[in-house]
Amino acid sequence: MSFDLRLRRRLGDRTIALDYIADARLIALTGPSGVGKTSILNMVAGLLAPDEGHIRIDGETLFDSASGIDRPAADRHAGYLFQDLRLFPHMRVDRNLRYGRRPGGALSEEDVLAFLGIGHLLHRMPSTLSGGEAQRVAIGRALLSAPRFLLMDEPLTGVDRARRAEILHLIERVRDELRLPILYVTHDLREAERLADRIVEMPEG
Ligand SMILES: Nc1ncnc2c1ncn2[C@@H]1O[C@H](COP(=O)(O)OP(=O)(O)OP(=O)(O)O)[C@@H](O)[C@H]1O
Repeated sequence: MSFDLRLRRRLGDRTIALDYIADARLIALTGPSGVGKTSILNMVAGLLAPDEGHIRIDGETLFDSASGIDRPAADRHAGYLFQDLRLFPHMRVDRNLRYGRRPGGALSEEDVLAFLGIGHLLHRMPSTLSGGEAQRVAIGRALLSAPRFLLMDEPLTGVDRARRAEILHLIERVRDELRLPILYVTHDLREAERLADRIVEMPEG
């Protein structure tokens, strides 16, 4: 699994930049608040246009300013776990999971429910879920979108200490058993050291 990311984008009075090539299952992006970690994920997902650079994951070019390639977000097949989860509050868990579902993924809905242990939550509304349960549902929604790679933005935010180990273990299983390349944002170095093959400290721009 390979990542080749060379990105530059001016945002307000900052320049957000990353230049990194690695063979890795999971790359952790770390750095202080405001350095541009989420913006990098948004660029890889196709939600924010870089000013210049390229994005290649597993040899596939998603963006390349030099050759005019800019695949639309829907065509990049990212499974994006947003920092604020973005579960739809008016939909039960089962409808949240089905939102954005695509055929062709490695996992069936039954597989995902069993893998994440969320089968008993299907009829609950998001407001009734604990932080850890909501996180597992959001991971499930990302997995059901038949992703080619995963973007995870601070997935342990809002998860209490007791459930952190559980979610960390699940992310390790996603990394090892599903073998999807993962770009993972965290400001917690211990979390990065536990999960990542490579850790990238984002420079202040
Ligand atoms: N649309 C925008 N216009 C101007 N500046 C922006 C815009 N979006 C983000 N920024 C700025 O760009 C910088 C990077 O933001 P980003 O959310 O990517 O940082 P981050 O490293 O993920 O931060 P955190 O760890 O706090 O989530 C911040 O200084 C932010 O204020």
